[in-house]
Amino acid sequence: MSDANTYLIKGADLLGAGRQDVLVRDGVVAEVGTPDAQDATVIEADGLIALPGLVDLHAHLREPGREDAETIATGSAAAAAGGFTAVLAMANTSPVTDTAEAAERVLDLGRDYGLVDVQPVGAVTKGLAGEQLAELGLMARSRAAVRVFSDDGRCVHDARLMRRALEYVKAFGGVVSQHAQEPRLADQFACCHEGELSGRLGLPGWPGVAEEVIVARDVMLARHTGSRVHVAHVSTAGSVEVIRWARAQGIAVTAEVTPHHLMLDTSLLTGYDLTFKVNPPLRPTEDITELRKALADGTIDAVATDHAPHARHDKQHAFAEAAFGMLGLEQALQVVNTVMVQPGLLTWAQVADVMSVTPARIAGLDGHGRPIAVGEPANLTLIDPVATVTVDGAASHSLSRNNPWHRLSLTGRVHATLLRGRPTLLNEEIQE
Ligand SMILES: NC(=O)N[C@@H](CC(=O)O)C(=O)O
Ligand SMILES: [Zn+2]
Ligand SMILES: [Zn+2]
Repeated sequence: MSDANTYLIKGADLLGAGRQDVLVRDGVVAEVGTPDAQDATVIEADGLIALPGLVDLHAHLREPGREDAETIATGSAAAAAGGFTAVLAMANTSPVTDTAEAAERVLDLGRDYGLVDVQPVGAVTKGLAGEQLAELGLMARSRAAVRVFSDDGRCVHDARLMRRALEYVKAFGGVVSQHAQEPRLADQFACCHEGELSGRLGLPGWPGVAEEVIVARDVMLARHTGSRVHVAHVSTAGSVEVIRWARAQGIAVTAEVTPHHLMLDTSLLTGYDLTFKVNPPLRPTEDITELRKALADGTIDAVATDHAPHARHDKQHAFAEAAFGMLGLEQALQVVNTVMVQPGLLTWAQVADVMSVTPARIAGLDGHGRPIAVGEPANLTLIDPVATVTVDGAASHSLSRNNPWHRLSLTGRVHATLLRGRPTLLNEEIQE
């Protein structure tokens, strides 16, 4: 008889510790080595790498308000399929997550589905309107214990408001995640990296400097307030330069890069395919090269998906009017493997850092991003690092189909995900 709460993961590569068997019982890692467990359900992990469960600092799950694009249930399934055990759900829902009650509702919906820990991000300003601070303290003290605040989708462009938000969150160890886009330099219609291509395609340009001036301002505000700022979806070499300088000064800045900004370049807009319309826009290859280097040398701390599902009818517009954003949860680890690990830019231990350990630390998430060691919560991901996969966007768990990797060939396959000892994905199947 096998006990439903006991799993024996056989022969996984535990990175530093080499190939080991891992016994998981009652939600925690009970033994590592050669445990003997007759009652366990065996998970064969020969040739697979075990990583701590992935943590996504930046996803749009669309519930409440846009359940036609994604729900917390479908987004959770996409997350588990991608190897994630925790996801931060952005606040730009309808209504906006700008109160304690709204944050608790998101948390509870995540718990109801139970496939991934859904941790709400709180809005910085009421209704994302950029005018008055939201209930930051109440959200922090709520059951949801919100620590990450963001108006993502919009930039907190008022410097005085940004300063006050940083001062406020400092009191409880919070962080402001900034969507860096100076609206006077890149307005709501800006949608293509400003350059020769935007001119040729006749699309409104989104120059890198619109991101960089906000990053520069915000690191100075972080220095002035002694508070923490996090830069969402860094997309340019210039932003990397600023962050590198700021870190060298000891300023408390962290940064994330998305899988798409690590792999896809601005030339994909040539066919006006709306799947590739995203904020900030896809950049030239020179920027991509610098982003990869910055992730490898630690200047960029984390990979975050910015999973941004959109219903078909929101993408079917003239280019300048269509919605910004693309999917990311299901392919993130494969993309990082393909563009960072396989070319030798990152080791798997570093992948564990940038996709689990560090994001959990930035978000203040207990129980995630922990080593696979006895007594730790059994949050882990098993990946086949060498399998070659042709992505089929139609097979996605997401409700939306704006998958930029559709038909592309990527290396690696997520085999299983365990959340507190329970498989949420096994043999590539979601375990409801
Ligand atoms: N990234 C995007 O292009 N879109 C995001 C908002 C955002 O991350 O800025 C969305 O909510 O759709
Ligand atoms: Zn954003
Ligand atoms: Zn976003």
